[in-house]
Amino acid sequence: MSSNHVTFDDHPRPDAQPEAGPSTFHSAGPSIHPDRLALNAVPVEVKKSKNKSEAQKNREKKKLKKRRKIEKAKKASAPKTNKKEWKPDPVLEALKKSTAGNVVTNLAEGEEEKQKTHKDEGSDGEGKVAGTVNGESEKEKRRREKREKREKRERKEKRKLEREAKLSATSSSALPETILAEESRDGQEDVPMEEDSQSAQAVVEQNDDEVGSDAGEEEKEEDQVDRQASPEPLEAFPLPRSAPAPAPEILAKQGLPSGLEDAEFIDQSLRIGLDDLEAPVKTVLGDVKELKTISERMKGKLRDTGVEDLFAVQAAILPQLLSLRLNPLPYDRLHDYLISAPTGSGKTLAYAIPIIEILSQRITTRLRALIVLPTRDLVIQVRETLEVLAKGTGLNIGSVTGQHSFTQEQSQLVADMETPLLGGSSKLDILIATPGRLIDHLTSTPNFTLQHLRFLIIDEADRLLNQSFQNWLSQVLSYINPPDPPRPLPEGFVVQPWDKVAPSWMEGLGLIDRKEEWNERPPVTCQKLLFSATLTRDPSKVASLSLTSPKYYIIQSTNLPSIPYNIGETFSFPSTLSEKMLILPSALKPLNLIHLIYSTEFSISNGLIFTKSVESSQRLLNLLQFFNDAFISGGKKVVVKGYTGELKSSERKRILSDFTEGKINLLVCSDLIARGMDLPSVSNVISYDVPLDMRKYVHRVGRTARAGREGTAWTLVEKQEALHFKGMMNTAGHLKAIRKVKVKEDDLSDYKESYEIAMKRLKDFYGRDA
Ligand SMILES: Nc1ncnc2c1ncn2[C@@H]1O[C@H](COP(=O)(O)OP(=O)(O)OP(=O)(O)O)[C@@H](O)[C@H]1O
Repeated sequence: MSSNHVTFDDHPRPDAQPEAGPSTFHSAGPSIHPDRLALNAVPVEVKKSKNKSEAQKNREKKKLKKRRKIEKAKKASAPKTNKKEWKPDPVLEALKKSTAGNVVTNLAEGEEEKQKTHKDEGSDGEGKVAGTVNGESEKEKRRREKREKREKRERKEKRKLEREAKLSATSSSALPETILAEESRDGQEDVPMEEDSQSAQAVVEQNDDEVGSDAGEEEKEEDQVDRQASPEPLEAFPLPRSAPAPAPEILAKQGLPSGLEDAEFIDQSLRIGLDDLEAPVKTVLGDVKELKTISERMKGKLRDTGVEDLFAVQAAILPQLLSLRLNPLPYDRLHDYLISAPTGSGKTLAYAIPIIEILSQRITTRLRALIVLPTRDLVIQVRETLEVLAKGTGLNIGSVTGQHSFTQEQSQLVADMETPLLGGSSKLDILIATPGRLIDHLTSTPNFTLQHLRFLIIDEADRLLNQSFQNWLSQVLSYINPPDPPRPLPEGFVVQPWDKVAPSWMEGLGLIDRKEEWNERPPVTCQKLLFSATLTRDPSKVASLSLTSPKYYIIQSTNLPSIPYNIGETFSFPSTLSEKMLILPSALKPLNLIHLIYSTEFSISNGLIFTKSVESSQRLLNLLQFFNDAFISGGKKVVVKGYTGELKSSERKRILSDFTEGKINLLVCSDLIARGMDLPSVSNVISYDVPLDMRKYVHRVGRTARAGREGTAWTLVEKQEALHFKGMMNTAGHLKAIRKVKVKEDDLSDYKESYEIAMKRLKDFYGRDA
């Protein structure tokens, strides 16, 4: 800033001796940078002149005190404005004088500048200068100047007070502008209130000549007092920023169970024939007692649905799960499992097959398996799969999602809601639920209990763990394994409905009397299975699951450049997926999409088009439909429909079935169906709006290339988004997998006329805001 700069003589004295000592302030000469000089000068500020007499100092102090008193009284009576008054920097002022006149300056007393010219006119040793100018002694001259400056300042103060008195009578809203107007009339520049200190400094510089340097010290002190009294300016409102992610290594190590650090990697291309799978059942000593296989009944069901071989995720997990007992023995080592496998790799069957195989041995119906999924559509989809596989086993499968009334769901869940039953009353063996509705039933449906749960499956686990859903996970865990009740029970202790039926509470409540030592509370035998294509290993989230000896399996392609052993999150992609991106100007995005759909080169069909929101989906759908109507010359008609959460579930069902049958070519959708939805006919996925994070990308592109089929994912990246998108892909080690596609502007010319018609219709449709 220029206020830190010092004007030096153009022609420095040849005999000037530069002194770079940090605490001295003699004429430094031009060889030292002025900024540096100013810095060096600062400590000198507090130094007193050795040459000054005590009496003189006292006199000056008294004067100073008196003047401050007057100033303070004025200030106290005057309302404050936001305008900052200029305060000269005494150091720099002194520096200017010092270098210009080549004098030694004492800064401690601004008004007591001592000048010592190189002619050396002499000093009386008490700060009196012997030389005279035009018959007026130097001292008299300084006094006169001082007086004039003081009078000038006082006049200015008076004017200011008058102005402010005038202003206080006007409305408060007009205050700042009026002050600024007045002050600019006064020879100062306007300083908008929101402007930062740099603008204020600019004003300071402009007024450099107005106030003499002799007043600098005292004004500086007053300014400091003023600044202390006035409130601190408010900080700017912070913009939202995501917290910096911890280093993957730290993330992976922080309290992560060792089983999760040493994940087992399974090659995505692994296949095992249905007849070849053997699950070893071990004795307490670890010897293999027997080899379990998939039952003939199950094999038949699987073959009926087109399953001949088991996919990698199934081949990895089934030997672990099939060997489990319905009622584990005390020495059975029960593990929890975390499975990260690509989209469409068959995770549903990886848990559906063993659950049905194990639970079909049960005699009485009790709720033994709970599957939690994030959306209603996924619950329906998984229920359909389970029902097909469980046919003929007598297992009862139900779901709660809020699609039906609460009482309807209650009657499906429990047989008896009237009698308080210690063991609860379940009509179901397997329940599939969304977390919110599940918690509703746990808290409000009598005799609905999780105490017999053998398997808790959390599908799309990262999504469910990321969203608290009324803190659903800790609630569910507490219902599986309620804490011991306080003993003895305090008076007036309220027993919750679930307390009445949970075995761990029975003793505390005096409902059972444990006389024998061996008659221990039955151990909780619920095993947790977590599945996702983007599974988190964030220690804090993993900790919330209270996992028991967890095992971690990652199913991925061995062709990947590097296997991310230690990253907090793994992203797996189907090996049959090819990925492409178009980097384009925003204005050409719709035309490029149209080109992808209508050109003979690409001719994209059987596709899902993802946008960033429901509104964007609707807008794009309208545009495509208007374009389709206008584009007659091509003769190609494309059936495009919308598929968003706004639609009724019956309507969504109808649209999906039309899409599967090929009656609809393209679905424009929000991210609602990006997760988990299994539509075998999807061969293209277009991200019209770039996904904001890697997870969204993985789940979007994962709607194609499922179950070993080929599929292509297209991402339209606006030029200004390219850096972010590529960075995101690069961080995930996935950028190289995406091929860049270029569309020449000439190729778009065929569509321009129809596009303009469509845009006009769109504008008419939305009004002028379109
Ligand atoms: N072994 C198999 N052989 C043939 N098809 C299979 C096999 N396993 C699963 N599938 C089929 O693969 C498709 C995808 O399976 P699924 O929905 O379980 O995938 P997913 O891994 O859960 O995917 P997402 O992560 O997207 O939810 C389904 O249509 C399913 O029927």
